[in-house]
Amino acid sequence: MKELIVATKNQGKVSEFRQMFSKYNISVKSLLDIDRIIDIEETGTTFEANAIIKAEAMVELLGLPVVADDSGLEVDALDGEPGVYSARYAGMEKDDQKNTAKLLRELEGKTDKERTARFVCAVAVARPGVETFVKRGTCEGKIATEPQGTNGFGYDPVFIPRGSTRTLAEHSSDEKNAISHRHHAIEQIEDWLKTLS
Ligand SMILES: O=c1[nH]c(=O)c2ncn([C@@H]3O[C@H](COP(=O)(O)OP(=O)(O)OP(=O)(O)O)[C@@H](O)[C@H]3O)c2[nH]1
Ligand SMILES: [Mg+2]
Repeated sequence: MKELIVATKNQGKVSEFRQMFSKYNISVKSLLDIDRIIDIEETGTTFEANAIIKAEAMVELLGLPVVADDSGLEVDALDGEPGVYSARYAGMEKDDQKNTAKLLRELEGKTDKERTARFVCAVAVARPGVETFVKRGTCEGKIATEPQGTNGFGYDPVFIPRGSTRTLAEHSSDEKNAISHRHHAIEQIEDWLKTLS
């Protein structure tokens, strides 16, 4: 089994990467397992830019190949917000419940048709001395009127993927990992993942 570093401190992302990389025979080490933890400032204005910043910062520190994920929710009625600020939507403490509550408040009174949204995930692959590449995956859906379900993380309890009547938090992890923005991004780095195992 080959080990790969995923530059994230988000336990929800770590679990999903673990599950999705296992089919390539790759085990995941995250920033939660590394002592030399640094705070990487996400100064980019796009998911791609932030994914590259996180991946390259860790390559610099460790001298090993690194994958990073920058993701978030784009809500059409809010002109694409919270977007790259999804984790910090209700404040710097990055509180999933507060973020979700703020989102529902902002959409109060909006009809079903006005609640369309998508999850976006940019996955960057960075290596010492080689040019970084980045791929994007999306998952279309709409925002529910109240939170439902306990699986997943972040905005999952209020996101209903297109074609479903349940929120992502009411999907099993296998179901989510078959349709998610993260799955669609990882799918696009599959050729590179296969070269590792
Ligand atoms: O319901 C959700 N299901 C998902 O599948 C998902 N993916 C991302 N998100 C939200 O978008 C922020 C990303 O921000 P983000 O990419 O900066 O990550 P983060 O700050 O949590 O960790 P790190 O990877 O930067 O260490 C996260 O905090 C979440 O609020 C999701 N919400
Ligand atoms: Mg972050």
